[in-house]
Amino acid sequence: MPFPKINPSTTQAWNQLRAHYERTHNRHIKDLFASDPERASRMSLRWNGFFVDYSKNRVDDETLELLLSLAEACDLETAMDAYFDGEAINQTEGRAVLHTALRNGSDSGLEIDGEPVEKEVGRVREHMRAFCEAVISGDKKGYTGKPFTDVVNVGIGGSDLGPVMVTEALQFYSNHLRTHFVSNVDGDHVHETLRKLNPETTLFVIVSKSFTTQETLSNALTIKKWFLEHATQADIAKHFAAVSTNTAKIEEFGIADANVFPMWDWVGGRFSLWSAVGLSIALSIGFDQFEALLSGARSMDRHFREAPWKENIPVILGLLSIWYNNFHGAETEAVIPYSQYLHRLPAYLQQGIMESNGKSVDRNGVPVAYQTGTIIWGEPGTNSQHAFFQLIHQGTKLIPADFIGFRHSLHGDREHHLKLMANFFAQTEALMNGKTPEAVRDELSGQGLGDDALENLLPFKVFEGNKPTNTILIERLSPESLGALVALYEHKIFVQGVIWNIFSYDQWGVELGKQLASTILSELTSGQVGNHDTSTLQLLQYFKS
Ligand SMILES: O=P(O)(O)OC[C@H]1O[C@H](O)[C@H](O)[C@@H](O)[C@@H]1O
Repeated sequence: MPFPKINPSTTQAWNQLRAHYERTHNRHIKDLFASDPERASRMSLRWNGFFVDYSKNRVDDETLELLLSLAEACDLETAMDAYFDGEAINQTEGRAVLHTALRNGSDSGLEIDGEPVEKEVGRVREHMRAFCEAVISGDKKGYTGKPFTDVVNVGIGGSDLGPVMVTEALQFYSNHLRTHFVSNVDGDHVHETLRKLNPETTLFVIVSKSFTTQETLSNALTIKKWFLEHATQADIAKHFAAVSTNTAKIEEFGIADANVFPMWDWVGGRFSLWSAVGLSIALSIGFDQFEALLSGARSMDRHFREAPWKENIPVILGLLSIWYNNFHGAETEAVIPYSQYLHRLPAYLQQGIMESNGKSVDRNGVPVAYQTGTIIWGEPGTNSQHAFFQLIHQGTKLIPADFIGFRHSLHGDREHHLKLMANFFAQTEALMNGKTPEAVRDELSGQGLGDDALENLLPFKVFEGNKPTNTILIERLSPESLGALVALYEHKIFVQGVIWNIFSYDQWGVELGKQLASTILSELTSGQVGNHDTSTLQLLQYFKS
C-alpha cells in the first residue's frame, strides 16, 4: 500500500472537529469533571508502569471520537505498517525510517536493499558490547598503559542530544567513567572541556552520521591536535573511536578499523541514540543497561503497533496535541519533567519534534493551509515553576503541557520526593482549576483590607484555569522506562506527521544557513567580502574592521 497523502483539512472529521470546537471551546475542564464522575478513570491509560492521565484536557468523548476518526481518515494504519515494515517513507531522501529495527531483538525478516537488517544491527551491537566491556573493565588502555577515566562524545544535533540526554538521565546507573560532550563549534566548548582532561586516560568518540558536519570535524581536529601535543600518531588508534555511515571519511581521519562503528542511512540522526551513536551512553552505564534502554523502547513500539488507538499512548497524545495546535490555535507545548535527571529531555525533544514536523509543504509538494509542528520548550520542575509558570497560569497564551514524574525516587530520600511530587500534582490541579473571584475574596477578607482595596486587587489574583495538561506518571526512572518514554515521543512525532501530511524524516531547512556560513567563512578568512544585503554587509565589515 502506498504511503497515504491525504490533506487532513479536506476530511469530514476535520470539518466536524472545527464545528465541535466552535460549539465547545468555552467550556471549562473543571465543569467537564463536575458532570462526569468517571472522567478521570476513563481518560487514563495504564501500561507497563506508565500511568497516563489525559483527563485534564479540553476534550470530551465526542472530541476523542472525532480525533480518532481524523486518524482513520488520514490512514494512520497504512502509514504505521509502512513505517515498521521499512518502506521508504522518507520519500524526499528515498530512505526507510527504521530506528525501531535498532531495538528489535528478534529476527523480523526485515530487509533493506536485500540485506537482512537485524543481522547487521546485531553485529554492530556485539562490537559495541565488546568495546564497552574492554573500556569499562580497564582491559583496554591508553597509550601509557593506564585505564580510561573519561569519555568525550564529539558530535552535534542528533549525534549529541540523544547521548547527552540519556547519559544525564541515567547518571544514577553510571560507572566510574566520566562523560563529556563537545558539540558547539564555539572554541570555548572544546577548550574548556580539554582543560579538564588527561590525554593518557581519555577516550574520544567522534559521532557524525555524515562525517561532514563542520562543527564535529572542527572539534575533532582540534582534539586530535591537542592529543598529538602529548602522544604520537600511532596512539590515535588507542584513543579515538568513530560512529558514522561514512566509513571512508573515518579512515581519512586515521581512526583504527577496530574502533569504527557503522550506522545506516535508514536511521535519522535525531532518532539514532539506539544505534552506535549511543556508544557513550553504553560506556557510561554498561552494555546490559544500554540493552535495557533498547528493550524499553521495544515495548513501547509493540504497544504503539498493537494497542487499539483508544488505548494507545502515542496516538492519544499525538491527537490531543493536534486538537490544540489546529483547532485551539496553540503554538507551543511545554514538557516539564519533575526529575532533575531529565533536565536535557526538553532540548532533546526540541530537535526530535521541531526538526521532524517543522514543515510547511505537504507530501504532495503543496504548501499546507493549516498549522504543523508545535514549538517545544520546557525545563524541569520545580525550577520551571519559579521561572516561567506565571505565563502558563495567567498569560494570554494557551500552552498545553506534559508533566512527567516518577512514583519512586532513585535516591530514596522520601522527604524530598514527596515535596517534589506534591508540586507535580499541585501544578496540574492549579492549572486546571484556577482560582475564582469568590476564592480570592475569601482569601483576602481576613487580611484587613478595605472593600475597595480588596476589589481592586481581585482581578490580579484571579486565575482563569482551564489550562490543559497530560500527566505521565512512571513507576521509576530506569533504562527501560526511559527507553519507553523516548519511543513514546518518537511515535507521537510520527502520528502527527502522518495527520499533517508532511514528511517528518527530512530536514532540508537546516541546509541554507550551512551553505551561507561556508561562503561567509571564506570571506572572513580571505579578506574579500562578497555580495550581501546591506545589513549583512555592514555587520561583516564591522566585524572585520
Ligand atoms: O550526525 P551528523 O551528520 O554530524 O549531523 C548532525 C546534525 O546535522 C544537521 O544539523 C541535521 O539537521 C541534524 O539532524 C543532525 O543531527
